[in-house]
Amino acid sequence: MIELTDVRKVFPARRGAAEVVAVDGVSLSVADGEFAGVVGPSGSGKSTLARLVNLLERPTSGRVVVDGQVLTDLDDDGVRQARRTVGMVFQHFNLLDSRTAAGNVEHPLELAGVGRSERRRRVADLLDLVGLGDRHASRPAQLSGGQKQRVAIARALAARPKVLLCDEATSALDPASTTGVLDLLRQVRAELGLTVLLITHEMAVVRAVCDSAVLLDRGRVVDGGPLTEVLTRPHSPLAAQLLPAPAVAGATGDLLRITVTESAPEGRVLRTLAGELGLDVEVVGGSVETVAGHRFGRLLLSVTGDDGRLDAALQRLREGGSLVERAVPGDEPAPMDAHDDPDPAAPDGRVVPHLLDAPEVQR
Ligand SMILES: Nc1ncnc2c1ncn2[C@@H]1O[C@H](COP(=O)(O)OP(=O)(O)OP(=O)(O)O)[C@@H](O)[C@H]1O
Repeated sequence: MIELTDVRKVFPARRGAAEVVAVDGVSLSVADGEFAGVVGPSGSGKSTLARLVNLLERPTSGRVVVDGQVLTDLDDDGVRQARRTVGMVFQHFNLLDSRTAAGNVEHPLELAGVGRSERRRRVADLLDLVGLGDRHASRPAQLSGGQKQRVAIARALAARPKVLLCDEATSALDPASTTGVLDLLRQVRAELGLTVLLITHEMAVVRAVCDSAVLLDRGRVVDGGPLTEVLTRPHSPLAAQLLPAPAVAGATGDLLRITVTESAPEGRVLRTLAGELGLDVEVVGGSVETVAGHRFGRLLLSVTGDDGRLDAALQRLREGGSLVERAVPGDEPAPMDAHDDPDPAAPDGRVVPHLLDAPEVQR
């Protein structure tokens, strides 16, 4: 279990640059065994948040509880001990080049004072678990990116943590290795009962493995929850990132944006519009995906019929449990990393992305 309460991290002013409020009053709760994602644009505070969970960074204020232990109440020695309950996996693996795969996995066990024969046994089990039972003697330079990340995951699991933090763990990998590493993370979560907090800018990763997610913007949580709830929440900025609405530009006719769910599938929507109401319907764009084990989608439909029939259609679909709205050009939220205008208020010309400036999510 991870519980953050009103956590703030302010990096002090340095060399003429103003102080940076990297995390600004975040409260967050991740249950035992949950796979939670943290998403947000570059600079929104995701990595800092991960480092606050295992106190690699001490919060400026607020409370951090992991596995029932209040980490923010501990002194530095206590934190070093408690950090063993939290494994961490990084984007660039951070393996020791001079050591073999087995030597890398063994390293944290040596530091923890585990005896030699016990170390050897655990290393063998861990390398088997991550599918590298035949690569004990390989050095990082002899391994692919996906294999290096498997070694890093085995190393993170060596001290038998309760919580695994993954900071962009698949961002340096090709699609096939990404799928393999995500499958492995899901497998170890299930087999070891881990709680996983996964920092990523890749929505496909969240869709593939997470039960829940929060969206950070400028150090604050602006949206979040179980994905099955988020995706059916009207005007959710996180849902807009997870399943972007199809673009309206160039489409003609009256446009409807439909959120497809298992209880309101696209087949029923189309039957209602075309079959029951006799409207001309064309699918302009969209996609249907499996998210958190459930089927969700966003479709943009062009519907032709007089205004009265369109209003009747909207009402009928809503009565049937569909999330549906009229779509107009320009109402799609910007994709997450598309902000490239430097913020005029940023003291050092940094790019500060403003998700909330997207029209659909203006509050
Ligand atoms: N050690 C530090 N000292 C000063 N400022 C920092 C430090 N670490 C992070 N920051 C600043 O805190 C803000 C949040 O950074 P952070 O790396 O947590 O964001 P992020 O969402 O992980 O970004 P990215 O996706 O680009 O990795 C940024 O403005 C960053 O410049």
